[in-house]
Amino acid sequence: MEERGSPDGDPARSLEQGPEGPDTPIQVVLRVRPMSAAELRRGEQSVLHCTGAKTLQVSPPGGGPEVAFRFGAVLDGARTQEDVFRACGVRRLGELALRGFSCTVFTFGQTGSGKTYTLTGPPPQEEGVPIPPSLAGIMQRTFAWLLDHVQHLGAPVTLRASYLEIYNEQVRDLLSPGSPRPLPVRWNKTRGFYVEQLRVVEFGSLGTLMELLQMGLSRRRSSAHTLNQASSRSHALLTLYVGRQTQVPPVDPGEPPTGGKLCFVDLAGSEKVAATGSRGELMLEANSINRSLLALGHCISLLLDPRRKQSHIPFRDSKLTKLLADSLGGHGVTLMVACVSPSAQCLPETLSTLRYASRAQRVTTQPQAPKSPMAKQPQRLETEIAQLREENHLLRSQLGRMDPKGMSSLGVRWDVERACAPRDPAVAPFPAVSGLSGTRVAWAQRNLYGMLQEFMLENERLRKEKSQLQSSRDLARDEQHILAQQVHELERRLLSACCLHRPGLGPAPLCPCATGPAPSCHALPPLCACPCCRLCPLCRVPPAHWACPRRELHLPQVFGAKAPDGMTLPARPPPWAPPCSSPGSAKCPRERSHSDWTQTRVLAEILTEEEVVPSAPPLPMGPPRNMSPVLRGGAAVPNLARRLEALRDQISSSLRRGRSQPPSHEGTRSPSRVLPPC
Ligand SMILES: Nc1ncnc2c1ncn2[C@@H]1O[C@H](COP(=O)(O)OP(=O)(O)OP(=O)(O)O)[C@@H](O)[C@H]1O
Repeated sequence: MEERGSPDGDPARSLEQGPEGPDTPIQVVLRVRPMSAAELRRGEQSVLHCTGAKTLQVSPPGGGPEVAFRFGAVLDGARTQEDVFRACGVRRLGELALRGFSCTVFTFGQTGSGKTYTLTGPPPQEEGVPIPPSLAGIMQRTFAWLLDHVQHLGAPVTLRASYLEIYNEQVRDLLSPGSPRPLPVRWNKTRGFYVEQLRVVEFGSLGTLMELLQMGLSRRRSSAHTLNQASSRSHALLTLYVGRQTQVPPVDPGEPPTGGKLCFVDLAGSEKVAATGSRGELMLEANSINRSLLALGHCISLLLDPRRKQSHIPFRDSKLTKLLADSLGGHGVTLMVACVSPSAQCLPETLSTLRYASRAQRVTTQPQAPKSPMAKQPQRLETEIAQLREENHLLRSQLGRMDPKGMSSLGVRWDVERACAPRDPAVAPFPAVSGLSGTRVAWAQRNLYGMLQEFMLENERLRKEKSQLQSSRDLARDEQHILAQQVHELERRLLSACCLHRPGLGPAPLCPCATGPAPSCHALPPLCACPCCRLCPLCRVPPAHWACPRRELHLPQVFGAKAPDGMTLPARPPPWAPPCSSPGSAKCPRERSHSDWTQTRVLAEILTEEEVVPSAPPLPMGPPRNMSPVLRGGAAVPNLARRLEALRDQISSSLRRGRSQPPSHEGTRSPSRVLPPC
């Protein structure tokens, strides 16, 4: 007799010992259901014989070769629900979940083989009528045990539950109100595969949990076919999340809830469409079920091949394999209950289930409890302390360079004393990391985090202010530019008017328009179409450029060798000189500066013998620190506007004076003829 074997050992006992090695095989329990009334009516023969606590013998009808299978436990049709619960060692799984392990119990087998019965008992006879306690399945029994156990633990435990089904390759929440809608399955490094937006309900009593179970069972898709009057058409996963509360706050708000979980998976049964007589929707459902079970079988086959274990396992092939990935090939502890029918009619599917289960029990996982926040704390604190120490060092060196008055004027309100306080060895926050006491760690966290938060807020505020200042500055620059152009024009006219009518300056040279055409190299824009206006307003000759080699001669032509009041006039282009086409070249007039504007003012005052309202200088490079952006931007513009107004007044008065004075020389044109009409 051929025997397909399993690793020796009672599943209950091996689970009692706990997952201790790096590789823990999936535990498999085989349950053979009794012959159903219909099978007995049809006179079908039983082909399965339990020959021991762990062995099953298959005797094909017609005298074919017998095959024996060995599993962690083999339970015949006479075993009660309580027997099955005990043999499966599910209590041990509950304890492991409380220790932080991720545990899974899943039932597997042909349609009508008793999977749902094993997990949740028979379907209720009537709506709202509970099943007798003796028929309660593994799930109800585990719930009762867990809630009782938790009460006696003496430490607070948070219990939550979710319940979903995979129907036609769509994940649907069985606990969310309203009609079920498909939910996405996502993956991330910390959580692995998970269902997004799945409702997780906290519960505190067995009654509430039972209600959740009933709610899910009633919403789960089921239909009748030839082999089962209440056949589940979806895979259902009920997960209990068991969290032990600790005093340590969560490390990261985005982190998944710590603690263990216990997941019950009731797989839909594989079925031969010809045998079940499924048509239409039933057939579509059957195809989807078979496809996902095939993907599961494929993953199991790959997982138990030692050469391929490290290679790619196609868990992504179906929603079912995604959600069982951790239970099959990850860090979970897994129990599989394979269910079979003893009938000879079901033998091909039974053999298929037995082979499947036989393979599954050779798959190993590497159970690992997630590190509790308590366990993570020392390592996390050490890293944080090292970072804080570095930051503190940096902050201290910055503090040393900073002027406290300057800091307070900037609105930085953090406490320098507090920052420096740790220098006191009694409360030194940064001794050797390993020697940190809880108080010191708390001090470091409270103070340095507070300071850093203040810095971040301050930075944010300064960033905003900077952006306001920049836009305000740009606005002011634009307005200043426009006004400055107007001011330049008026200044030019003012100077022209004044130099032509200032007594004692000698005769202005004859306008070249009387002698010949003005050279085209004159730098100033014409005031009007008259060629006279293309002349330099100071020297009345057509200079090529304010940067031309003859420019030194221009002012002496007006003022003599020295300017009035002994003022030396530098030979540099005036503020209105046109920009150079090649900046940086030797001939290029430098950028207009504040002193240029002052010079203009002095020049105008010399010429007009009146006080000239200062022209708006260029904005200083660094804005005054204590001035708000609005004020700063607004101050330059009214200044220029005032300046413009003053120049207009001066020009008018100058013109009036010019008209009232007789020309000092014959041949000099009257100003009214020289100056363009404004
Ligand atoms: N051990 C058992 N003792 C008595 N009746 C059982 C047992 N196992 C199953 N049954 C009965 O067999 C029928 C089919 O069982 P069940 O619905 O659990 O099968 P299933 O494997 O879940 O089927 P499907 O995959 O189609 O959902 C039910 O009427 C159930 O009550």
